[in-house]
Amino acid sequence: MLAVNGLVKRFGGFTAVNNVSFEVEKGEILGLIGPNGSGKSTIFNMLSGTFPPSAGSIKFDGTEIAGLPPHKIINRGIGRTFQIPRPFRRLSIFENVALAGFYGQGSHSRIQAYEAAEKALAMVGLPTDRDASVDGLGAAGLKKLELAKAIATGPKLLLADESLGGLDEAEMDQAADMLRKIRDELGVTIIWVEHIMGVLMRVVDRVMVLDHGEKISEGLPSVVSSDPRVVEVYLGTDADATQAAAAESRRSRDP
Ligand SMILES: Nc1ncnc2c1ncn2[C@@H]1O[C@H](COP(=O)(O)OP(=O)(O)OP(=O)(O)O)[C@@H](O)[C@H]1O
Repeated sequence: MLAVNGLVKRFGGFTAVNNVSFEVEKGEILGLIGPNGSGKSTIFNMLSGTFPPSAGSIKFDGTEIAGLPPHKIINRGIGRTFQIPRPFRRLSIFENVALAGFYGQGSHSRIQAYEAAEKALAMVGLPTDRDASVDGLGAAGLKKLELAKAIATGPKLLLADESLGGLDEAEMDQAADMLRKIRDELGVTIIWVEHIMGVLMRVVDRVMVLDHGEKISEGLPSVVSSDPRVVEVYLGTDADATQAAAAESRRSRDP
């Protein structure tokens, strides 16, 4: 579904992403991890058209999309969530999601946007009435709103950027299960950038690890979490917890 080849992003003389290649299969959840500043968001920004790559190719369903503006990329079926939710506070929850649907589906049909909003809100478990206010939403609610907005754009591929920051443990598990539900019930392929690795390792099919803008490891969670390069640069003291989560993921897959 997605084939990324030799992706590079330079900011002046600094190379934030250096020759990264990877593929994502339809229906897969790929986890993208790496220390702060390793280039994860920069990759998302290039995939979603926020800025063009300095070099490299991004093929989505066989068509080159590198350098297209965000609205064209959304209309082709790549949706994203942002690390920091910034809803329109003067609009209701429903209106925020309908607006995303109106923009993302590219059809400019109010009816279609409303239908997309209703479906997306029901999916994430937020109220579907027209007037519910954004103001009452806590961290978990705002993350759900962010997801609903992305779903309402009708994505084939969802780029989920650090959806768990600010959540407690139960909320994190719920949010991770929700991503799996979005994949299972809507057939949406997902790339998930996340810092909280135990939860990520439980849900993803495959993991890719970045360090200093370069891909240093890729594969099944169980294999990647015991890759010495990964343990050295990233997991550190978190390694035991991550390996335990990967083992649990293995058990739940092969009972
Ligand atoms: N617009 C920009 N201009 C200059 N440098 C940038 C810009 N965006 C990102 N960078 C730099 O590129 C590097 C990669 O940043 P990026 O945000 O992609 O990392 P990340 O892995 O997403 O980090 P985090 O986990 O902290 O979100 C960092 O050193 C960052 O300072």
